[in-house]
Amino acid sequence: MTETARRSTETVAPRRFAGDTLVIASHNKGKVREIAALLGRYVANFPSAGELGLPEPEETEKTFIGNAALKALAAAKASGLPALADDSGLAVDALDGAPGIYSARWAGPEKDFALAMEKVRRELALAPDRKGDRAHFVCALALAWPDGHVEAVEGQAHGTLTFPPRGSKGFGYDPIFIPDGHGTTTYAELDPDQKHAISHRADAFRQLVARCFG
Ligand SMILES: O=P(O)(O)OP(=O)(O)OP(=O)(O)OC[C@H]1O[C@@H](n2cnc3c(O)ncnc32)[C@H](O)[C@@H]1O
Ligand SMILES: [Mg+2]
Repeated sequence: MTETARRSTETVAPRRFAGDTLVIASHNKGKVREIAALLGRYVANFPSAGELGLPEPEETEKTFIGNAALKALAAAKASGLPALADDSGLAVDALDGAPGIYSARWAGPEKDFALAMEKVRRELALAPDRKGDRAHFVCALALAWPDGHVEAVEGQAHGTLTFPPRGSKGFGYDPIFIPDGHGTTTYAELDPDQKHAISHRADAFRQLVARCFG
């Protein structure tokens, strides 16, 4: 049997996290806040990449998982500690999944999400046919160790878009996203605990915890 064939037929057990310190490999304060809340039950210390002064790597991959792995590996290698990265974004059906992995880049160098949300509204108005206002958030989480091992999962949350933006509790694109099953309430109008019960990030966390924690 060739090496490739052998690898594809073997079931490799996931590596579990052991230890008390896990670096949160993100420079986005909104994400760091949510990850800390979701992780608090499993890990004692979770310094963020920003707090540790780690560089922000360029996101050169073409998938959420690829970019999450790239960020987690960069932080794990730079810190010598296991690191958790999140690559996420908003995928709009009528825009063929845009802004997707470019969600942060649509906000420009000033990270202006009023601008990014207006761009979504404009592009949606220009979209061919009326393909509707369906969208979903994606969150890929990658847990990497300094030796190069990576465990990765991907979560989603589906809903519709609304304009103008409403609410001030979340971050990023939260004010234009209405999650399914919550009437007309946007992500940014939900309390953090309510968002954590249903979000794409919480969905990814449930999978990661089952694989690597507890
Ligand atoms: O790469 P890091 O340092 O983690 O921070 P970032 O802001 O650049 O993060 P991403 O590259 O993953 O880009 C994802 C963008 O999608 C947006 N986004 C992700 N999750 C979101 C959520 O739960 N609510 C609203 N917007 C979200 C958010 O504004 C991010 O800027
Ligand atoms: Mg980023």
